[in-house]
Amino acid sequence: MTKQLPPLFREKMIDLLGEDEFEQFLASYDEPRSFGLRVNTGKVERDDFVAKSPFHLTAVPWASEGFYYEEGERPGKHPYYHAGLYYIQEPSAMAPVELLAVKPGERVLDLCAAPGGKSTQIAAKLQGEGVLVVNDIHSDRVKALVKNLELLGVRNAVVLNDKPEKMLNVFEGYFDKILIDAPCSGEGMFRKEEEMMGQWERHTVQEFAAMQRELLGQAALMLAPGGRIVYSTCTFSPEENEAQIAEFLDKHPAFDVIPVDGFSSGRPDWLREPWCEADAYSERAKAAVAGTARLWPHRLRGEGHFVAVLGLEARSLGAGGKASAKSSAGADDFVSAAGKRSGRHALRGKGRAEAPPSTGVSLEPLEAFSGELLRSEPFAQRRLVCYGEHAYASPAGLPELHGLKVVRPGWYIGALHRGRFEPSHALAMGLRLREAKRALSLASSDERALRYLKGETLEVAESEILRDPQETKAAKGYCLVCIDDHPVGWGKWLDGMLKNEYPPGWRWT
Ligand SMILES: C[S@@+](CC[C@H](N)C(=O)[O-])C[C@H]1O[C@@H](n2cnc3c(N)ncnc32)[C@H](O)[C@@H]1O
Repeated sequence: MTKQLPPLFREKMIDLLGEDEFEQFLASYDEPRSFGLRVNTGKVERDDFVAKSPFHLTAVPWASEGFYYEEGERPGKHPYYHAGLYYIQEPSAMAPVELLAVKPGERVLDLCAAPGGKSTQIAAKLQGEGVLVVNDIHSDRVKALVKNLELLGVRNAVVLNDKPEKMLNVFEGYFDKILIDAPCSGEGMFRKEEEMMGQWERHTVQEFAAMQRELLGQAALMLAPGGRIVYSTCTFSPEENEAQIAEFLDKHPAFDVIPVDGFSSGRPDWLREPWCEADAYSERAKAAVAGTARLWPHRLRGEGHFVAVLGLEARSLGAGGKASAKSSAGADDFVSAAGKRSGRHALRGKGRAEAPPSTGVSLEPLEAFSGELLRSEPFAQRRLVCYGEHAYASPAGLPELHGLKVVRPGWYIGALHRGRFEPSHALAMGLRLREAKRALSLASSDERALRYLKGETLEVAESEILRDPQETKAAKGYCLVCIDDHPVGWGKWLDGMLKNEYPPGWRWT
C-alpha cells in the first residue's frame, strides 16, 4: 500500500512532517482501518442501543454517540440498520459536527452535505427541533442524501441542490450554525479508498483551494451574529486547511478561531513556501490557526481530518450586514394549502428538484389518514406544503425558498392522489411507535422481521396488531411495521395477512 502513495504527496509530507514523523505517518497506512458507526439518537437512546447492540462496540473518544466496531462485523446487514438506528461513519469524520455544538431549536446549514453522514449527525443533535437545511451541488449525490435522511427518520430537514451563491438570496444572516465539509483533495481517504490516490494526481490542490475559498466566503454571509461555522476537510495539505482559515480571517475581521482542544494543533508554521505564500497573512491570522485541529491517522484511530471552528462576533451585524432572513408567510403549524392546484408532479424519491409549491390541493384524505392512524403530535410545529400531489411538513420559521432547487421542502408525508392518501416511506421512518394508532412490532428474532424487509407478505393475527384499547373497529388497513419497536415501514393488514409496503429500492438483498 505505502508503495502506491503518489510520489509528489510523499515528498510533500516528508517536507511538512519531517523524516521521523513521516515514518510514523507512513506506517499508519499498513495498520488495519478503523470502522465506525454512530448511534442515531433521533431514534434510540445511546445507552439503550449499546445494551441491545449485537456488535462489539468501543467508544470513539471525541464523539458522544460514536463507536468503533470490529472488522468482520457487518452493521449494514442487520435489521437495526433498516430501522435507521445508526449511521456507518468513519470515526474522524464524526469530529466536525461535535465541534459545531448544535443545540435543539437552532437553524443549521450543512452546505456540502451529500451523502449525509454529517447531516444525519446534526439532525440527531437537533432532536427534531429547529431547521436543518442541507445542500449539495451534485444532483446524483443528493439522491443518497435524501435516502439517508429518510432512513434515519429526520423530520426537520430541507434538501436543496443548488449553488451556494443562489442560497444567499434566501438565507442571508439566517443560520446559527453552518458546516462546510468542503470538497477536497481527499488525502485522508487514501487508506480507505485507494482510488482517491488516482484522483489526487488528476486534480490539483489549488483547484480545491479555490472552491473552498468561495464556499467559506458564501457561508459567512449566511451566518447570524454570534453564530459559528465549522470548516472541515479530509485532507492534509496546508493550502486547503490552515491557509484557507488564515485568508478567511484576514478578509473577515468579525470572525475568530474558537480553539479546539483534544487533538493535534493546526500548523501556522506550514504557512510557508513552497506550499503557501509566507507573507500573505497577518500575525493575528497566523496565530489563530494554531487553534484549529488536525486528526492524524498515526496519532488516533481514524483516517484523518482537519477542523476549524470559526465564531462570528455577537455584536456584529452579520457578515452579510442583515440580521436575519425573511420567514415564510402563513402560520407555523400544520395548515391546509388553499387556492389553485398547479397540477405539476413532484419528483418523489428521485433526488431531483421539485416543481414550485402548489395550492388548493384537498387535504381531506390526509386528514382522514391522520385521524385514523396517527396521534396529532408528529406534525405539531410544522407547516404543510404541497408540491404537485405530494405533501411535506416544513420546519417552522423557514424562509420562502423562491428561486432555489428544492428537492425536499421538509419531511415527505405522502401523495394525495385521486381522492386517496398514500403515506410515504419517509413518514413511517420518521414516526415513533407511540405516535401510531395501529402498529405491528416484530421481534428482530422473529423470522418474519427479515421476510418483511425482503418485501414478502406476512401472516399476522389480528391480536398481534397494537391498537388503542378503546378501538372497536377491525384492524383493517395501514399499519406501522416495527422491529423491536422501531419503525421500518408500512404494511396493509386484512384478514390475517399483512400486505408488504416496503419500497423495492430499500429491500434486504
Ligand atoms: C466531503 S463531501 C461531503 C460529505 C458529507 N458532508 C458527509 O459527511 O457525508 C463534499 C461534498 O461537497 C459537494 N460540493 C462540491 N462543490 C460544492 C459546492 N460548490 N456547493 C455545494 N456542494 C459542493 C460534493 O458534491 C460533495 O458531496
